[in-house]
Amino acid sequence: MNAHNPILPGPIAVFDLDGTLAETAGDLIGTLNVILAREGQAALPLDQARDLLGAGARALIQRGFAAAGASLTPERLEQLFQDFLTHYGEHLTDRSHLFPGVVEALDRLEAEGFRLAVCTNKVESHAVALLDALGIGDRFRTIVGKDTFAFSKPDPRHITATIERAGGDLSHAVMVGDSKADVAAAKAAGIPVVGVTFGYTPVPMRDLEPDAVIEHFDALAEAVARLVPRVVVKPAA
Ligand SMILES: O=C(O)COP(=O)(O)O
Ligand SMILES: [Mg+2]
Repeated sequence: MNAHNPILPGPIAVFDLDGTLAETAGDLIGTLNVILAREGQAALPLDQARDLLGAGARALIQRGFAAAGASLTPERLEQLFQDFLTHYGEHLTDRSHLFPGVVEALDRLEAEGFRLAVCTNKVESHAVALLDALGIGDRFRTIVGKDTFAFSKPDPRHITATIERAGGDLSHAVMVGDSKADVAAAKAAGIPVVGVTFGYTPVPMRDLEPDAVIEHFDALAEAVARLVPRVVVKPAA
């Protein structure tokens, strides 16, 4: 039963996607390597390249070319970005899967009255298609991508606009993410943030100083309960 005040919208949990809900590095870096190969560059090893993720596909291509020591004009970057989107859109779930415990953690939060939303730096259409293919797309009130608004993480408005679109309340919200962009955006939005340790970040998650750190989704509901204030319903006088 929902223990929250039915007059208020109830609490909301906003999730990052890549490296938080799903292990997607294999398909993202696989696509990057296809693009690099077309440009005559050697493939980047997955364990080295996964930390290039977090700021979206355009940034991934820029970072990938920099890591390969290759130059890239702004015009070429835009062409390769379109090529990336086409290829990646056809390989969303070749090697991608949900992290262990995601479905159970979403079940638990929903049972406690939480609305769920996604705020990702993937393009919106890919985020929706990926979450649908992974079987959890319909769990979210809204799925917001990098191209949904004119701003994106680490800009705090990406998170606040997601909460607004989901009909949530900023004072009863929590962000769950794996990267510096997630922690920075949540802090700037004034929302507590749970950092996961199994995603993509060149800096250890604990060093980014989120409000809580989890190593497995089993620990999410308790971390969230400590961070999001309960709405106390005063009995009628
Ligand atoms: O894939 C990326 O670079 C970013 O995606 P995320 O915001 O869901 O982590
Ligand atoms: Mg991420």
